[in-house]
Amino acid sequence: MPVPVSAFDVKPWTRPAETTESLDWAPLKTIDLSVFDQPGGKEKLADDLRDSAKNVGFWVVTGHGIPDDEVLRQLSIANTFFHLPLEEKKKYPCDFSTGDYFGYREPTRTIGSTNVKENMEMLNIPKYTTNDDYKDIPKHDIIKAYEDEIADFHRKLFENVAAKLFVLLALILELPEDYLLNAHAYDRKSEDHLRYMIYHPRTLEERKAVNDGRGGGHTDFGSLTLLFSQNVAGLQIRTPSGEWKYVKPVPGGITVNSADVLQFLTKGYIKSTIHRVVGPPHDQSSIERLGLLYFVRPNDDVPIVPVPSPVLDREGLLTEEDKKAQQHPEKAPTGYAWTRARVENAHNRAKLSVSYEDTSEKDRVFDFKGLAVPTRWD
Ligand SMILES: O=C(O)CCC(=O)C(=O)O
Ligand SMILES: [Fe+2]
Repeated sequence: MPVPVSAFDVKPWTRPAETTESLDWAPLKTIDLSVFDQPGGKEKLADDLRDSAKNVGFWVVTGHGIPDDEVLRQLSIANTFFHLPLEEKKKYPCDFSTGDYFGYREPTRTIGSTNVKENMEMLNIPKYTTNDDYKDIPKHDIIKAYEDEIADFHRKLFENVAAKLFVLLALILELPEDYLLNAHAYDRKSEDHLRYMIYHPRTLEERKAVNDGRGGGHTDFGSLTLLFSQNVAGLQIRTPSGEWKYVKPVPGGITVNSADVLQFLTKGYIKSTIHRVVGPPHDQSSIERLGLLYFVRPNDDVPIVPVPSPVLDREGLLTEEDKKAQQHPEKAPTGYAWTRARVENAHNRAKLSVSYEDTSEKDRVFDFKGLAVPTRWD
């Protein structure tokens, strides 16, 4: 039975002001997707994107055609959700024992040897495919109440942004244009999700005790992460020289990063860059940091083997073993197996580390059947 919308009063949420502090911002390239369909547009954009995908792992997308009022509407629903009673939010938790990331993640874990807990909550919403593959995943009443607009936004975000980026990345790799898109098709099953996220302010003492989030450096698990610009500073990326730089919000922009699976598929040609979220600057230290993201994962049945790209060949990135693996994709871990294992490894634990030193040797790298990523940085 549809849940009446009137049961939830979604008040319009507006963005807080940007910080006035001058932070060390990362110089990220902007990819204006509005020229994608013009003659020569894709080729130009692929040229624009090449260096960022290869050497930075982060860039900003504009011209995506998603009106800001739709973005603010999603953020308003998210904000309403996070301010519901905990009992309501806890009805459908993520099941980390099986690496299942769909549902609500409650901030229950402590950081290092402190008794300070995580300060972030999230809700991960699966795809609305034409086959309704995720219809049996239980959803909170507020999500059911606004399901039509959430579903429209979910698909639109994938089609307007992720799908086009997969075409550009395929062009960069000199693969057929639809090669990567086919491995991430919206209407096939995958662990993709739209994420509502909120970080709660911490006291200065708490910030000190947990190293202000500096131990939370990580790479993302899937293929691409789309992050709507939000004004509370805190997201930092680690540059190749090991410096941390802040990601600056771009009005109307979406910050995108490439993640582990694209790094595996391209033998490191596309980078999965380390990033973290630290405490906000002084003038934003008492405001909540609300976020809206989309995590693109490979389709469940996609074998994680290097793509047959002439670029990888020319760059000497493909070993004899890789070429053998390409001949026997049935032996490789699937997108589903990798994603579930990575989420289980990262989250099925009672404590989060506060720093690299605080992390045991075996926890510094996650290796799933030869797919290996470092897991901790600061
Ligand atoms: O909140 C952000 O700015 C980024 C969060 C993030 O890195 C993640 O959820 O993987
Ligand atoms: Fe991340």
